[in-house]
Amino acid sequence: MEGQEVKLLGARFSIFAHRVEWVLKLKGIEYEVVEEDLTNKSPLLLNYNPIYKKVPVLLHHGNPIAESLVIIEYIDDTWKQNPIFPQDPYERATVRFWAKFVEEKDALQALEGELMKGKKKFFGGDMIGVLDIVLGWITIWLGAVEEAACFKVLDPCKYPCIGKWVERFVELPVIRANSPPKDQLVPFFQKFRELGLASAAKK
Ligand SMILES: N[C@@H](CCC(=O)N[C@@H](CS)C(=O)NCC(=O)O)C(=O)O
Repeated sequence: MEGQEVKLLGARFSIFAHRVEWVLKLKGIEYEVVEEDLTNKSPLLLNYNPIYKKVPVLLHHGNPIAESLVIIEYIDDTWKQNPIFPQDPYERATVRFWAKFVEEKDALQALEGELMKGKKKFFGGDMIGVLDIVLGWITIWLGAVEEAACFKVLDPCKYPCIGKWVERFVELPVIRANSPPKDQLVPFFQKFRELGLASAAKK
């Protein structure tokens, strides 16, 4: 591993790893992905993320950084091109607040209000920012989960601004080129669901 500048321990369908990849791509940083089998975690992952034992982990000159939001902020601080955090400290704090909020809560209603209030194209303004990246999972992953589980959460009639945001987000070349196809995600989540149902039936 030594000597390689940027490596990403990731997993094919991990939204958290994809967030990091989107930011690396947006900034034009060269990197190598090391694919993890999460059913049989490698000594490398256990060694570099001994606390959570999860992907993603970014290795920069061999130094490990874990947790997608921490990694994204590190990347933004280290490579200044195409910033995804605002420069102003107050705006940075506000964006961090929202990023934490959407990580922890079902935030669709509040986010709809934010988009409507600012009449913004993206949460970051004309270009995507960290909040767009954090929310990116609802564009493809949520749709796949909805299809696999036969339910609907993101109703574009109820959340029209978010609906438009999703359309714009998935059209961005960097997102389109670096996201798993939905037709691969749906069977993945279907299998996940079947395993969950089977283990619940045994209890
Ligand atoms: N809070 C973490 C979440 C990372 C996470 O949940 N990663 C999943 C893959 S999507 C994982 O590695 N799961 C393995 C496990 O839970 O053992 C982040 O933002 O990076």
